[in-house]
Amino acid sequence: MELEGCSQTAPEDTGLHEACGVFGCVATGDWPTQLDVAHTICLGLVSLQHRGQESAGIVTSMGSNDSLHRQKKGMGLVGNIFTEEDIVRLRGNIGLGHTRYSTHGESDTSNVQPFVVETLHGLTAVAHNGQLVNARTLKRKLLRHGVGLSSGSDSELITQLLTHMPECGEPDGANWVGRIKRIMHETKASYALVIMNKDKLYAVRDPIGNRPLCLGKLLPAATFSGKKILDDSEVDGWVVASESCAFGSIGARYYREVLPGEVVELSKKGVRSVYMAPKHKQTPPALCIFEYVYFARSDSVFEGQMVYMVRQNCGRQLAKEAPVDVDMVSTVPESATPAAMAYAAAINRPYGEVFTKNRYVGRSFIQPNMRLRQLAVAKKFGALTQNFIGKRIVLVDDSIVRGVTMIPIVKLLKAEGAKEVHIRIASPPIKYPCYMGINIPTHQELVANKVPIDQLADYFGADSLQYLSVEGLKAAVTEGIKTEAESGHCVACLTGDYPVEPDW
Ligand SMILES: O=P(O)(O)OC[C@H]1O[C@H](OP(=O)(O)OP(=O)(O)O)[C@H](O)[C@@H]1O
Ligand SMILES: NC(=O)CC[C@H](N)C(=O)O
Repeated sequence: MELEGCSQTAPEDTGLHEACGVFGCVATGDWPTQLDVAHTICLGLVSLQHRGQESAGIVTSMGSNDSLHRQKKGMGLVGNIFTEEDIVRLRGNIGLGHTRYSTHGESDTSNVQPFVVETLHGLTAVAHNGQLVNARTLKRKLLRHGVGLSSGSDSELITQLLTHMPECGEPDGANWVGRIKRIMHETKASYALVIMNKDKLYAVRDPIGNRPLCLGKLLPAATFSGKKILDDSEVDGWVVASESCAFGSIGARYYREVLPGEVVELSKKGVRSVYMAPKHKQTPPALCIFEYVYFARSDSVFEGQMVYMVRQNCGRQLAKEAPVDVDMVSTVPESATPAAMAYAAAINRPYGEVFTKNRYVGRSFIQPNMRLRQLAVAKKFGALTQNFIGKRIVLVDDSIVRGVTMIPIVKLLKAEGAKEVHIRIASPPIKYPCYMGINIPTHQELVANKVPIDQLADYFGADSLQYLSVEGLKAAVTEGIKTEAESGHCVACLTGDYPVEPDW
């Protein structure tokens, strides 16, 4: 029996999908806390909605030894799943949440996270962003050990691994660091995890740091009216999130990133690093470069730099590599907008909008099949005809995957009177599938493999088309890095050079 979604051939309808969002919160000070932990998690998940719009869940606990976990999970958007009554019922001192886009296992209720499982040391809940490169092997191993699985999700495999005692045993009681080390030993990528047991959360990033994860501190309400906090003992709580964009809406301040291979413990006493996996030359850090290009929200910070600034760098670099003489520069909203604006400034041409975007249509690729994705593109954009009629336009997008978006929008612009439409892409051609948490489809479905690059402009009905180079993208991403930790990026979807080989 194979793990669902584990086959080498991606299902017909997969596309470029968001990665999941994970979030955790622990209150400091006396428990029961006055802090509304469930509400904080819910707001955090709303800010991570762009990472997954399929299902979501929240699990909370009072954090005592025998405490029951309260949970609510459901299909759909965060705002539709959790009612005010749910939030009241989910009252707790500690908790975690997840918003999912499936990469492994069907999009159904059995795979909704967080997963909760009984262990020797009490109930344990797990939220996972990523995709295990060796899920198939791990699944066989667990089944051979008599572990029953109840879902098709690779995240359940991680949860079940946590129920195993570490090799060194547990003579002094629970050894969660030992249990997490065992996960790191069994699987190298890709996972950013939030794990809850009793009164503690563990934030874990895989040894190559493929998916992002960061820590924030919840500021006391008094700081909103100007009070300065003197030290960490004054914070209301600690939070962990896939992206720092989750912090603004909950009154939290960015603290730091969880480093590749690091395990951080969050408790009412604060945060402390409890383990750092030894570095291996063969597997240097490999943060997914597409987090910068497309997935992450522009106001998030990775490696000490804001995603928005990197997207601007991409636009500037693209202007150096592929300038064009036009009347105006525009964007395919919205991940591409910072790149388009920077491109315009660099070629010294006006930036203007050619589309208005329907704010109630989500990201196109979240749609479950090709027909709906095509309709999503049609629903998403309306032409601002009077802004571009008779003009030569260069349209900047962040990426082209299947080319679903580009064909109808070039057609629309031309039909509405654009004189010329040139395409510039602020990342290189995507030619290789991703096995680490992003549903980038098979080789054959990627338009850069279907049509020779020099014929793509014709294919889209455009006047010219050029991509950013791999070296250009790397330069744009590394230019503003401000971290003392070693950094590195996974560019496997662009070069086929995978940091960790999948086992199928
Ligand atoms: O070549 P394709 O297969 O069409 O995929 C690429 C397109 O998909 C994304 O848009 P999306 O609507 O998902 O997100 P955005 O609004 O954040 O740009 C991306 O920004 C490209 O426009
Ligand atoms: N996008 C993700 O990170 C998904 C997590 C996990 N692989 C799942 O499919 O549920």
